[in-house]
Amino acid sequence: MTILDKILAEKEKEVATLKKNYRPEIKIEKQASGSLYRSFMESNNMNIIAEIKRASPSKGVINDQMDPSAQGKKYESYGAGTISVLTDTPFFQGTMEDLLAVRDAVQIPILNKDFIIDEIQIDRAKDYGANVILLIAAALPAKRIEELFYYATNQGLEVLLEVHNLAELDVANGLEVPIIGVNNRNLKTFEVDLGITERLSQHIKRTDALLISESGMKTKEDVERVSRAGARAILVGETMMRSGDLSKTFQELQIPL
Ligand SMILES: O=P(O)(O)OC[C@@H](O)[C@@H](O)c1c[nH]c2ccccc12
Repeated sequence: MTILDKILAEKEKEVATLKKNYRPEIKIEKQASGSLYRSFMESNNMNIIAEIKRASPSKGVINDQMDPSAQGKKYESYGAGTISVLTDTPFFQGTMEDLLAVRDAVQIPILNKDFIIDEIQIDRAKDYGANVILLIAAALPAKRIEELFYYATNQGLEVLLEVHNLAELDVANGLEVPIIGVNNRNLKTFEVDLGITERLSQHIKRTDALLISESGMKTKEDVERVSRAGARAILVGETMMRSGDLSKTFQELQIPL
């Protein structure tokens, strides 16, 4: 059983409970407006999605002292285009309350980072004020990805479809999704390789797709490398969460495009 299988098995249970108990008591008026796709396509600098990530199955605890609201405010003020909030609890120690705290603290779009397998998680993401959701091609059959993609889009949410290999990219190509995230980390082995962005970027069919390179970004050289492969955005978790000087980290990673 891979780690992804384990996460998905837990997620099934969580969703079963959610389906019984979820009442949309919280409904946030969306503070962020405008499209992530459009603003990232128009920007002249590398767009940064900075992540709130307390822990991960591959790294254990990364930073459990951080206050999501303060961290979110820093990300926004140093130039993040979007904030990703991990809300999976068993494996990443995140919560929907983290998302709510960040929503309250910032104006920019928020990506609800979780393992979405059911429409109810999309409803909840929207109720809590997320603007973008993640769908992971490795987690579901193509048909389910398609259904969830249209469900979210119809709710006015943008979708980041994450892929890691050619077969998964085929799903993205087939649906002609506008926002494609290439995860440099293999969710089954945790191996990180920026070459994944380089290799897959050549097979993206839609010429106006927004390519986001995810995971393993530490230095300016890393960003230059994925930029050369066509990425207009990077998703950065650990480097942000461990940074002692976020202003400097942003300056280094936000290279001109
Ligand atoms: O901490 P990193 O190496 O900068 O990675 C961030 C992000 O890409 C990673 O958290 C991630 C990418 N895809 C995911 C899917 C689920 C959970 C987490 C992820």
